[in-house]
Amino acid sequence: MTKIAVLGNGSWGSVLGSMLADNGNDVTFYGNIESVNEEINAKHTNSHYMKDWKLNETTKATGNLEEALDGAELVLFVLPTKAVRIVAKQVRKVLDKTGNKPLLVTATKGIEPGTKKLISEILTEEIYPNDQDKIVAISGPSHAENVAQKDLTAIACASTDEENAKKVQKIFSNDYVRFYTNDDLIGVEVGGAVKNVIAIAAGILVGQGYGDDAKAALMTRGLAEITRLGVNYFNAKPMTFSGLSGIGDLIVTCTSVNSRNWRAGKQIGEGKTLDYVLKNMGQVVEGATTVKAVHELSEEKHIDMPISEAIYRVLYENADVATEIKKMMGRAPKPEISL
Ligand SMILES: NC(=O)C1=CN([C@@H]2O[C@H](COP(=O)(O)OP(=O)(O)OC[C@H]3O[C@@H](n4cnc5c(N)ncnc54)[C@H](O)[C@@H]3O)[C@@H](O)[C@H]2O)C=CC1
Ligand SMILES: O=C(CO)COP(=O)(O)O
Repeated sequence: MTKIAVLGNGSWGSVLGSMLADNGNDVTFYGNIESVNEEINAKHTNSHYMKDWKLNETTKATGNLEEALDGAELVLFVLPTKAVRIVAKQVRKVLDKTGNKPLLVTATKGIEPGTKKLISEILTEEIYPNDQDKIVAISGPSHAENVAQKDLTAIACASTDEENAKKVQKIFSNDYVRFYTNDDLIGVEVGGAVKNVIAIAAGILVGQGYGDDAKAALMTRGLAEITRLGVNYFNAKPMTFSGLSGIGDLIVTCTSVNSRNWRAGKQIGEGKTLDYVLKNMGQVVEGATTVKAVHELSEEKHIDMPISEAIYRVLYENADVATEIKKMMGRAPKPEISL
C-alpha cells in the first residue's frame, strides 16, 4: 500500500485517485473547493465534475495541504496548468518543514505561458531543483469518463529515471488501465499538452460543418506540428509522437465528445465566443492556455506551427474562423515531411 496525495479533485483527479484506492492504496485528495471536499467525504460522490459516479469509499478529501501531504510517498498533481506553480510552491514549504521526499507524478497536460515550461520543469524548479529524476509524467489517450467506467485504457508513464517510471507503472496499473514506461519525459509531456490545441481546431472544423477528410488532415498535420515543436525546441525524441502521448492522445482528444478541448472548439466553430465557452464549460480547457505558450515559442524560435497560430488568432485576436481556414489552405505549397 502506498500513501498518496492527489492534488486536484476535479474530473481526472477524482477518477485517478479513486482508481489508485481501488488498487489498494491510501488516497487523500487536496482540493480548493470546500463543497467538493465535503461531498467526497460525506457521500463519496463529486457531482459537479463526475455525474452519476461513486468514488472508492476509502478516499478522503481535505482543503488542508499539510494534512494531504502528511506521510505521502507519492504526490499526484492533477491541477490545471495555471495552478501548478502556485500549489508547487506551497508543497515545497510543507516538504521543507517535514523533510519528506515523495515521488512526484504529474497528470496535468500543459505548457506554462511566459516561461514556456512543461509541468515537470515547473515541479523540478519549485520542489526538487537538480533532481528531475523524482518526477514522472503520465499521459495518453484517457478520459475521466471512460476510466470511471473501467473502459480499457493505455497510458505512458515517463521519467528520466527508469526505476521511478517502473514504480509508477506498478502502482497505477490494473486490469483495465495498462501503463507503459517511457524514458522521454519531455516528449511525452509535449504530446499531451499540444494535442489540446489541435483538438480545439478539430472541434472548430466540426462546428463549421467540415467532415472526416478535414479531420484526418488536421490530425495528421497537427501531429507534424507537435513533432516539430517537440524535436526542435524541447529536444524530444521524434518516435515519442507515434506513441500513446502522441498520436494516441491526439486521436482521442480530436474525436471524443468527452474532450473539453474538442467541445470548446466545436462551440467556437458554431460562433460562440471564447469567454462564453470557458464560462460555461465548468472544467478546464487546457488548449486555451497552452496555445499562448505555443504562440510565443513559434514566434520567438521561428517554429512553423500554422494550425496553432491560427487557433491563437481565433481565440485571442478575434480572427474570423472561415478566413483562417481559407488562409491555411492557400499557403505556399510545401513537401509533406519537414521538421
Ligand atoms: N479530464 C480528463 O479526462 C483528463 C484531464 N487531464 C488533465 O488533468 C488536468 C486536470 O484536469 P481535470 O481534472 O479534467 O480538470 P477539472 O477542471 O475537472 O478539475 C480541476 C481541479 O483542480 C482544482 N484546482 C484548481 N486550482 C486549484 C488550486 N489552486 N488549488 C487546489 N486545487 C485547485 C479544482 O478545484 C478542480 O477540482 C488538466 O491538465 C487536464 O488536461 C488529463 C487526462 C484526462
Ligand atoms: O487529455 C485528455 C485525454 O487524454 C483530456 O482531454 P480534454 O482536456 O480535452 O478533455
